[in-house]
Amino acid sequence: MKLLKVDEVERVQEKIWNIVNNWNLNTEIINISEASGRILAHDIITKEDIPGFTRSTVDGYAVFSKDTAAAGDSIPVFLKNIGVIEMGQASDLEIISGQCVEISTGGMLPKGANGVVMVEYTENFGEDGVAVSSSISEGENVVYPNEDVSKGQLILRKGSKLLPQSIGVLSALGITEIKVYKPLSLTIISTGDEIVSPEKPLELGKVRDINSLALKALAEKNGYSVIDIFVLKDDEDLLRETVKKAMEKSDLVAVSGGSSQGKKDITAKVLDNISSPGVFTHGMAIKPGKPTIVAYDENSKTLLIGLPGHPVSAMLVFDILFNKMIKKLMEVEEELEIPAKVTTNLASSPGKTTCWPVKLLKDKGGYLAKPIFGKSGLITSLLGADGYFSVNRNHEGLEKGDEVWVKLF
Ligand SMILES: Nc1nc2c(c(=O)[nH]1)N[C@H]1C(S)=C(S)[C@@H](COP(=O)(O)OP(=O)(O)OC[C@H]3O[C@@H](n4cnc5c(N)ncnc54)[C@H](O)[C@@H]3O)O[C@H]1N2
Ligand code: MOO
Repeated sequence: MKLLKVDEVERVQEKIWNIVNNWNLNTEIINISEASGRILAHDIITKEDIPGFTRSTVDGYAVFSKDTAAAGDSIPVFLKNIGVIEMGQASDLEIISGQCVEISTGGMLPKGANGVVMVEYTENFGEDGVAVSSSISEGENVVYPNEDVSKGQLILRKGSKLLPQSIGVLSALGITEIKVYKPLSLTIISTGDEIVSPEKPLELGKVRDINSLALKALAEKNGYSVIDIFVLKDDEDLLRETVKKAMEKSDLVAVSGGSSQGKKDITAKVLDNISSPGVFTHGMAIKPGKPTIVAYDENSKTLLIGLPGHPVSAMLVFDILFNKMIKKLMEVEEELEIPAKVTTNLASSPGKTTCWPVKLLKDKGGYLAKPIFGKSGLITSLLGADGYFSVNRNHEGLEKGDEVWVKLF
């Protein structure tokens, strides 16, 4: 019997990188109102200072701060109010020592003023008098021009994922059109005589297709666009024709199931037949996920992937190989991983990277990582998991309380 000759995970990642690192990613110009979650394809350098003028951060009176030095609850300082700053307008008002101007939050400070006393610490007195009962220091309750953003500053780096706050900053800068990467196109094909689409009736012996939509959701979160999904019987000709067609319009074609050694496990053969140079990995030193297949077709520039049928394995393998790859390609920073202490001793599989799906539990000031011991074929293993951590193939195993870094799904 033929045994799979396994590649180490890093070796598979390297082989994939050697292929894709000279792919030219397509970009498009879009409006920031549609940019949430997209990846920037250029640096954003500011062309102006923000806020651009000295601005009050409170409602109150703009003053010359030294005038308030002696102010207190029992003995206030008296200032003369010489006017009001209208919101959104540059004012000609200028104060000298002994004077103040009424101002709202966000208003532009008048000349001569260098701080704002909050209205709570003032009282109107006579026709234009203001009694100030608290002292302020220079610059108190104001934001200076360019204190927020200065002209020429690198504000967002190429490869940044556009978060709600990035969209806010771009709005503040008046940058409404930006260049982002177009997603890579992915076709997902789930195979198996027992697999039926989730919307179809389920007969005994069959299972509903989990992988197509779970992989779609995972891939689309990471920069792919899933352009087609197929659910196929274990039929070599059908698989060959479907993959061939998909290769014409996809950057990646992922086939789930049929990747192992059973009689009906035809994925490796099909992928190898229709691509050139063909399959370069069949078997990866990882648990779960060993029956992973990767092939390349130079003509259509398509990566062909055979994922293990078990849903947890399919998701882990896709994440470790292809989400990592696209992030590197788009120069996206690695996502934060959460440090957590394992709740139990864990044995590793010598020579294999071992991945543990875990549930994160809050603990005093940190997190506990509770491994999900369900077999990789159980769907509840998916539901219970917040993410996973991996243990290097040379590691002997973990003891309860050891720290691990959990990558969230
Ligand atoms: N003799 C050996 N048998 C197996 C080995 C091995 O090395 N030697 N590896 C095991 C491991 S590990 C895995 S993982 C599976 C992978 O096998 P395949 O990729 O060929 O997947 P299938 O046999 O088609 O399916 C496995 C399992 O997952 C279910 N499945 C498949 N696709 C879906 C889907 N889209 N949605 C939901 N569930 C799916 C399928 O019904 C099977 O139960 O092989 C082991 N065997
Ligand atoms: O590799 Mo299988 O994917 O261990 O469950």
